[in-house]
Amino acid sequence: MAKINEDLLKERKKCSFNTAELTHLLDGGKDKTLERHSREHFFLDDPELRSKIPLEYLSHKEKYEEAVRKSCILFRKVQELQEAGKGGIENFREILGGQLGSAILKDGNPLTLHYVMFIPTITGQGDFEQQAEWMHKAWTCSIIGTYAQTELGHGTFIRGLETTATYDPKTEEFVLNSPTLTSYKWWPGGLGHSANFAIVVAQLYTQGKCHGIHPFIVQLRDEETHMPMKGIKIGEIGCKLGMNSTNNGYLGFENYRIPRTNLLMKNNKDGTYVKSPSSKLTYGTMIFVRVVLVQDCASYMKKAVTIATRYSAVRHQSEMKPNCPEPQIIDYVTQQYKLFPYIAMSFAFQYSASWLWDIYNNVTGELESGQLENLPELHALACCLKAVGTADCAAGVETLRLACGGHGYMTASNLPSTYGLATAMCTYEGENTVLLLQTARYLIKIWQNKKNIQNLPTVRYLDNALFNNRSYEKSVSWILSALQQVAAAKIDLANKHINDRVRQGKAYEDAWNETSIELVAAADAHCRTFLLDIFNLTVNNFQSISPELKAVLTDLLELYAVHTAIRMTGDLLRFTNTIGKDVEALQLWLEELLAKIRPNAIGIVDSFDIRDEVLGSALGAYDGNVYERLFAEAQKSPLNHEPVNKSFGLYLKPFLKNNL
Ligand SMILES: CC(C)(COP(=O)(O)OP(=O)(O)OC[C@H]1O[C@@H](n2cnc3c(N)ncnc32)[C@H](O)[C@@H]1OP(=O)(O)O)[C@@H](O)C(=O)NCCC(=O)NCCSC(=O)CCCC(=O)O
Ligand SMILES: Cc1cc2nc3c(=O)[nH]c(=O)nc-3n(C[C@H](O)[C@H](O)[C@H](O)COP(=O)(O)OP(=O)(O)OC[C@H]3O[C@@H](n4cnc5c(N)ncnc54)[C@H](O)[C@@H]3O)c2cc1C
Repeated sequence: MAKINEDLLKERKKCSFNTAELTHLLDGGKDKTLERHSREHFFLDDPELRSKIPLEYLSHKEKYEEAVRKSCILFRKVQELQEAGKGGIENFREILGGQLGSAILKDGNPLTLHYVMFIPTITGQGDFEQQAEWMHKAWTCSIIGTYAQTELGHGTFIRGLETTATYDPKTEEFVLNSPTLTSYKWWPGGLGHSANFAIVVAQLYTQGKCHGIHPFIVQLRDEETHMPMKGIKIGEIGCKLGMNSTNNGYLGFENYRIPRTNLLMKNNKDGTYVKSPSSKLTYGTMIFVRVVLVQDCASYMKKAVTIATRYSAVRHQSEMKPNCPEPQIIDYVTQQYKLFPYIAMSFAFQYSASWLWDIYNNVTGELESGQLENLPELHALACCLKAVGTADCAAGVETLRLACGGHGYMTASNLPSTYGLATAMCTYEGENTVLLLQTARYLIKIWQNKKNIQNLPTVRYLDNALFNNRSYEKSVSWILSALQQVAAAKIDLANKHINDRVRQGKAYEDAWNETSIELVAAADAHCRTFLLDIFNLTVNNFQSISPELKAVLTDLLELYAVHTAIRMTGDLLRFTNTIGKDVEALQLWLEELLAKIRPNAIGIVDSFDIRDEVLGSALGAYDGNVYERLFAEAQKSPLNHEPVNKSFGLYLKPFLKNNL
């Protein structure tokens, strides 16, 4: 093993707790850590899953081809795990899109949608016979599917989708058409040249009547030749900010016929079209993906903060005191402020993601038996956690990139492509503002009718939060109650403004739109109370952990709370008893916490236990040999493979001569 950087050695000696204990706690037990290690070994130590040339130096086409090569190996290995009974759907997400997936396919996986949306939609929306027909083919990957919902003209407003599926009773088929340019499907991952099947969301017409959007299973390409089926127009949408190997595609239909039985019918009765008990059940796959995205937020944040924190311990810059050696940049308090809140945030998102996953499983279990009461609360929670999680994650990754100075700008830091993955999450699976407005819609309803509120765990606090008169205390409990008061006050105010506008004669929808900046802010505040509440509950509930670890987790919890409070200073002053002196006290508390966390910072990110292959970064490797790695990465540039490039003879030389 390479020599470990001296600074990192010193940092690791300073750590006050046992890093393995924290690793096991984060994984959910030592056995889970070992399981993860063996999964990582299984994938990352397979030489076939490595690329010879860094992806950045490949052409768009080569990137895609390399991604398909790796995806197929990855899928084959996933199947091996499945056969050995070692993988549930949550592991697949991690393997395909989370830390492990993004280590192997840095710029996205063209086949991910098969496991992430195609299979879950068949499970969630297909009836018994349909599952029997399709699940085996899908699980064994005899077919590869994607999820084609978004069109050129509509992504958010899915009721406005234009693709039509018209029932032909004579042949018992649906005829699919794309009547306009804007009705072309646009965006689905893997649709361009990878998938041969798709879930297509289209407006269902029978007897001249439109019954709204429904999911259909559609064959796109010949299973043998992979040629597009007759009546299918298909291609890739082109280069993007990031995720350039995901092969996002477009798709148009021209009188394309599919059997009647390809309409997914779990929520309908055998063949005869009957409207489902809730039209929102067709939106189920979107909830599922939003839930898993919150886990991805925690993963990407952990990865970025590990890179930036290790680099900050190794990097020395400037003179803090005259004639003293240049300090590690991690000793600058402004640098700590860029790093440590994101360490704390990784925990906040991991704990909330895990709660959300449990709630999701409970509610989907209830849906199976026709119980729908808890769906709105789940939907509201999933929407705001997805929105706040992805927004904080993308902003966090960018802050952490900036915290690495010039070297953070190198693709070799792996921060730019991590940002590409993180910022995409702000848009896909529901654009963030739109999702916060969905949460706001639920909150306003609850605010207007609090009758049942005590049975709703995520909003129960709204019952009396408005009337909190607690004066400042240096405690998480005070911050939580202050945030709850802020959220309640914002909901109350937004509700009042909607009502005022309606009273002035405005239509409710216009009043809503005019109040929507406040509504988004209210949903955001509500989400932040949930994140802090769950972090607090989780840390308080840890029973059998060492006092040293408990102390570190408490520091992180407090930092998360104080950082959130300071970001919301204006709201605290406006809506709670907080006064200027309290804000000053919060600021001093923040600085105290940064100092407390400083000696453990490397220990905490080490506990995330992210392998170098997953970090994929010259700046973040465990050994801290930053400069050696940057130099080695530069040697991989194809420009460095010859001392003089041909452009010299072609352009530069004649140009230099002309200037003589
Ligand atoms: C914005 C809305 C919610 C609007 O829908 P709408 O029918 O017009 O709704 P509305 O009239 O405003 O009524 C809302 C009503 O519908 C409920 N609702 C909305 N969504 C859900 C849900 N998922 N589950 C359960 N309930 C849901 C709301 O709570 C409202 O209920 P209410 O009327 O208040 O009782 C919806 O169209 C939507 O979700 N748009 C976002 C589209 C989206 O997420 N697309 C994802 C495409 S796939 C993708 O991006 C894959 C990337 C994956 C990857 O690469 O990994
Ligand atoms: C990388 C990537 C992968 C994707 N993969 C898939 C896929 O596999 N399958 C698939 O079907 N789709 C996919 N999508 C599409 C994605 O789901 C949509 O882009 C997303 O839902 C947003 O919709 P939009 O593009 O129509 O944005 P728009 O809705 O046009 O948003 C533009 C702006 O309008 C605002 N806006 C829109 N409606 C409202 C409103 N009601 N109130 C207030 N403001 C509003 C938004 O806030 C935003 O600021 C993918 C997208 C990306 C970027």
